Amino acid sequence: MAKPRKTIITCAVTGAIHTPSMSEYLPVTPAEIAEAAIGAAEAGAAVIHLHARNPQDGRPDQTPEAFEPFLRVIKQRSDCVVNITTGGAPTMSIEERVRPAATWKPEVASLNMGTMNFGLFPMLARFEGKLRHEWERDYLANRDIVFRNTFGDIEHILTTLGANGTRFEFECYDSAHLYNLKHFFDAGLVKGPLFIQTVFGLMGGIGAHPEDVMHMKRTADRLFGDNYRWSVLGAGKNQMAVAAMAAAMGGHVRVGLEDSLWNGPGRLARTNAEQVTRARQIIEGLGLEIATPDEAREILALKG
Ligand SMILES: C[C@H](N)CC(=O)CC(=O)O
Ligand SMILES: [Zn+2]
Repeated sequence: MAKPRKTIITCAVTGAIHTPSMSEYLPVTPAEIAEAAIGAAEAGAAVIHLHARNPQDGRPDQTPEAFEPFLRVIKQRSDCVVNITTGGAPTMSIEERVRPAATWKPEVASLNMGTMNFGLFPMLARFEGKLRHEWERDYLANRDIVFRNTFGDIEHILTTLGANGTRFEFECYDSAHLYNLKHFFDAGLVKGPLFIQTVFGLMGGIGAHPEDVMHMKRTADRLFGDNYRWSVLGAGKNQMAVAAMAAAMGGHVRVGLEDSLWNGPGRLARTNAEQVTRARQIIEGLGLEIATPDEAREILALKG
C-alpha cells in the first residue's frame, strides 16, 4: 500500500498587506505574533512565514530588532521551519527588506520573482469606516505602489542570503515570474528542489480562477519538471478553494492572516490556527497527510 503523499502547510501569520483596523485578530505585538506562530504550528503548519509590525500602531516594521523577540520564543517552543520575509511591505527598499533574513539566517526566506503593480486599494472601500490610523488610509489608498523586484534585486537577495545556507520560498504572482525563476535556475544561481509559492488573486498579479491555477501549474511543470515543489496561496476569499484545488493535484498549501482575514464567508478568522485546521481538514479529507516540520525539511531539502 503506497505511503500517502505528505502535504506541507505553510502559515503566514500577519504579513504587511492587512492593517490592524481591518481585524482585531491580526497579530501585531511580538507576543501576539509568537502565539499565532506556535498555535499555527500546533494545528499542523510545518512552515511559518514571518513579518514584524510596530507594536503601537501595527505599521510593518522590517528592522531585524523587531523580529528578535518572537523568533526567540518560537525557537524555544516549536521545531517549525522559520521563513522570514524579504518582501516586507511593497513600499520598502530592497536593502531594508533583506536585512532581517540576512541577520537571523533562517532556513527559508521569501523571494519575490518580479516587479509588479501592488493593488491594496480594493480593500479601502470595505474597511474605510474602521481605519483608526492615518498611515492605514494613506497605505491602502496608494494606487501607485510598485513592488520592485528587478533581476539585480533578486540576484542580490539570492547571493546575500544563499551564502548563509538559507533557501527560498519563490513567490510567483504571474507566469512571467516563473520564467524569471527559470533564468536564475539555468544560470545555476538557485538549486532544486525549488519551493515555488504561486500567488493567486492579488491585485496586480494573476487571478484565482481554476484556469489560472492550472496555467501556473502547467507552466511550472514545463519549465522545471520535477525540480520543484509546488505550493499555492489564494488571497482573501479565494484562500481555501485554491488550497483545495492544489492539494488534490499534489500541491502544498499556504494559509494565514497575511493572505486572508477570513474563516468562511464574512466570518473573521479569530486565529491563524483556525485557517490551518480548515486547510488540514480539506487535505485529510482528500486522504492525504500533512507533513511534519522534519518531513517538510526533507521535501524542501533544507539545511535543518
Ligand atoms: C502575497 C504575499 N504577501 C507574498 C509574500 O508573503 C511576500 C513576502 O513576504 O515576501
Ligand atoms: Zn509575506
